[in-house]
Amino acid sequence: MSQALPETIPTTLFAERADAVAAAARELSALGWTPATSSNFSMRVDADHAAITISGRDKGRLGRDDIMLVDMQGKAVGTDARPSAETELHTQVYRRWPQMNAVLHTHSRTQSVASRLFAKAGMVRLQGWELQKAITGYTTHESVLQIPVFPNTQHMPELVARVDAWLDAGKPLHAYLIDGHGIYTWGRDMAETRRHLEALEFLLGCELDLRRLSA
Ligand SMILES: CSCCC(=O)C(=O)COP(=O)(O)O
Ligand SMILES: [Zn+2]
Repeated sequence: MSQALPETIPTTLFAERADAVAAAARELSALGWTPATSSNFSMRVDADHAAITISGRDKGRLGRDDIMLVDMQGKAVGTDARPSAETELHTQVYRRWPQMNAVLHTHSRTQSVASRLFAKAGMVRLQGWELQKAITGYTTHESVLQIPVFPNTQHMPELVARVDAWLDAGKPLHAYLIDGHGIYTWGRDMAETRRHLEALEFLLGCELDLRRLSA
């Protein structure tokens, strides 16, 4: 492994996080949610560092050596490898919420189509679905779960600013779509983050089906 670690991070800790990130990537890839090297995945390592996928790798074939360390500004630490092109979106989550420890970003067909369909409205409004309760803090199907759709850009600071603006307006945020691109979601651990991602994939699929059936 060409990853050098700061003295404060035990090798076993980084290896554990890297293995968890790589395993999640392989499993989500097996579902067909990471086509053509797309998607990126990370876990917090400590207050100042995260383990994230190296840019451009086939997410269905990741191992420990495909994961690298970054600081909370998204800069590589202890390696010449290039972190995900979207690293700033991950470190934003870790900076804003100290209790969040995993971030998943995928490009499933359902997520991609939904992002285009709802881009004009600027959000997907979910209500009436029992599976909303899979999102932490939601206890009834009657509540409204808003998933914003932000315009796509290759300039990450622009997306970071849109997320900040949404949060600074006091709106709850558990996930967001990027138009024509995919979804980001996060959680306190990998299991919670996986649950959020699976629930959102299911709910977006239901919304798309409803529109197809009522067309
Ligand atoms: C070929 S996918 C385009 C980039 C992208 O959206 C993505 O999720 C993967 O980028 P990364 O740099 O993390 O491999
Ligand atoms: Zn992406």
